[in-house]
Amino acid sequence: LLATATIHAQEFRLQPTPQNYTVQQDDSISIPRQYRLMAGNSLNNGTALPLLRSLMPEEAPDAAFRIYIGTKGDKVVSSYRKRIPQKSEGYFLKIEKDRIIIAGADERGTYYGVQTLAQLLTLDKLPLAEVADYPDVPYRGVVEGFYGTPWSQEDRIRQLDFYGRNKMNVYLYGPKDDPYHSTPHWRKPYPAQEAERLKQLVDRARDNNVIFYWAIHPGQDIRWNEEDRELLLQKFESMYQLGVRGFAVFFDDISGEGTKADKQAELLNYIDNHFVQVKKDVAPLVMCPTEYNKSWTKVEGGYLTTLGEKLNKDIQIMWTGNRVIATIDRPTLDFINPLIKRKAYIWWNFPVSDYVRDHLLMGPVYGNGLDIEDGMSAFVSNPMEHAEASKISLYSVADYTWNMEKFDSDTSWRHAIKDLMPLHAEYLETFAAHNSDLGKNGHGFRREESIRLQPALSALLKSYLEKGEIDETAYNQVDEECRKIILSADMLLASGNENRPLIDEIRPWLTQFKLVGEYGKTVLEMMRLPQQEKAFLPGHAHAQALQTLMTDNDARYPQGVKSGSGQLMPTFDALFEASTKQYNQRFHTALNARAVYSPYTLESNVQQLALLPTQQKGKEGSIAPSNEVILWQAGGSLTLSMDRPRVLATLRIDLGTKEEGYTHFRLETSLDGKTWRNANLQSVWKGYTMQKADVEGQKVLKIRLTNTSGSEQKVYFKAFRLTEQE
Ligand SMILES: CCCCCN1[C@H](CO)[C@@H](O)[C@@H](O)[C@@H]1CC(=O)NC
Repeated sequence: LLATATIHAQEFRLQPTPQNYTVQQDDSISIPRQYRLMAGNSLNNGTALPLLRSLMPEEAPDAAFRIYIGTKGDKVVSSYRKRIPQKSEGYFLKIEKDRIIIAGADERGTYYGVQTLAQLLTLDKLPLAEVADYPDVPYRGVVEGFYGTPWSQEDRIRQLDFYGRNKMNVYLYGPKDDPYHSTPHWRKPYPAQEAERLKQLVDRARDNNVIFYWAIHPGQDIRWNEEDRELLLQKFESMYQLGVRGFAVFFDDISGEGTKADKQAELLNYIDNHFVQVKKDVAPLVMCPTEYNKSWTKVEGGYLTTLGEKLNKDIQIMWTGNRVIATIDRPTLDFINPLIKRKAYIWWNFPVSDYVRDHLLMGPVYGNGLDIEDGMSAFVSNPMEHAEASKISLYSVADYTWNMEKFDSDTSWRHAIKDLMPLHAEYLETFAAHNSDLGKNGHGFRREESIRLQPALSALLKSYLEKGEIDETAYNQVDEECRKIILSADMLLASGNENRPLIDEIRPWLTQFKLVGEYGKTVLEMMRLPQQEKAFLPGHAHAQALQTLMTDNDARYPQGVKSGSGQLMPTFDALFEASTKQYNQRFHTALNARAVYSPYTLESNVQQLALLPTQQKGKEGSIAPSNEVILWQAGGSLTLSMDRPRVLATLRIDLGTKEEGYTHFRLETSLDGKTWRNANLQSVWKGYTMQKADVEGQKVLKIRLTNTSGSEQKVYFKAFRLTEQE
């Protein structure tokens, strides 16, 4: 334990990085066992004092050591008034030989001063430190806004404690798949049990000085009338009764009537004037526009300018950047802020992975501008459905938004990992380094992966492919990393209670990660043996067995489980194929030389569909769904091609539209890619949007879906699934 404490002291950093932090290097004090508390009255119903008491339990009126804690204006800290930063949520913290002073610009600032003290108390001696600190971005935190399994109650409790420790002050509750947040039950109050759980969360948020925003997502079926307006306000009132003091209205990912800017503005101003302003203790209203990113905006259409002109000035408008998934820079803000006539409330779609659910996004937070803190009113992250795993990114988002200039992506990432699993940090770092890229996806958003190993991987592959030689240095580096991968996977799987919730979330990916390490080792051995007629075979067979194990994913993860997909797997697959081809040429054999095999390829001139990956599992084939509204241009088509003619059993398509929507499309099949025949669609269930095609028993080489309506169609791409006959 002493060793760990020493390492901790050496690598210690305050999180998030303070604006000003000085330490008297040559001096420190032992942590006082008792102290006399001098507290300002302003803190009585706040959460700074309870936190302080939880950290330093021994209050004694006659103790020599004193703690002065208060907010600007409190007498107990009046002599430090000038030291308090004149910034919202700012604080001054000073540790002297016989006292500690914590003076906040406001209650939350004082609370943050105590959070900083909490971190200093993890050292075995208290440094004589002075901190004058405040946040760059006013609102910092998380929007639980993803598709998929909403976080559990325990997930959220742990998240809120994490936000308190990391000085995040916003949590927006908006899980797309909560039926009481969105269609169909947004008009109804929560059932008693759910209401009670939400109340618990609101209370926990308060303990952590986090503003709990409850968001409503009414746009898919809202009617612009008095009845729905009143129902919405009643729902907000019921949430207010639960203790909610922050409200949001999301109009994202909808189509139809609900997308009208002037109607949205009218409703939001009404809510602002008749609810938010009336209540007086409610945070400024937040709204998410339908056009929430530049690629979906038609400026001349006037949607954003209408909101900018009509919305009350204190209503915040969210923005995801130049695309749905994008990093935020100065040009991004220079585009949006003038249009909406206020600073954008950034909704950052990272590390959300609901469109690449087979991947974990464990890499560093990078790519956002470091000079843009004055251009945004907020920066909130939309995370993964894996709450604990998202904390690597969220730790860095907290760091980035608190002190933007001093943000260092890699340092923050390494400390985020240490914060999550201090005793297994090196293993978690190995895992995280190789599980950061998203793979091909509809948004074209990618991340770096296996950064440190990339030179060795490409050197090894290049020399082998071009000269059939082995670059020994690179070989040894890759071999050593495979050993670390296998070790890390086992150490994390066996890490017991250090962070069980995290391991429970990522277990399928850890198992997959170990297979990737073993596959790498096996392929490296194969590289040495393509001239050995006998010795090559067991390795080749083992590699194929590992390939099978890596694709036969856990049934609970129908979307699959990918690990090391950015750099490791493409390299290992290429080395597998090259060594097997070498062997086949040498011994005139026909060993299988294809590592990853998919019989289906997708082509499309509909930009948002072109990049969607295809999947095959046994007799099932599919095109990955997309969460977004697809702008399907007139005449645009999508073609799924087989590697050879195959006999179909079923084909199901779901464009998120009812029957009449499908009349705009034509579905055809072809056996030669030249002559096509129509396949008509019919509803699978009355009133639902899933359709089935009558292709039973048809032998096809290609399937094509075309927008024949003569005009652009807005649809969802929710399913495109086929099964082949046995
Ligand atoms: C891709 C378009 C629809 C979804 C876009 N993003 C996320 C990424 O998938 C998803 O979590 C969804 O909630 C969110 C919508 C959004 O970005 N609103 C501002």
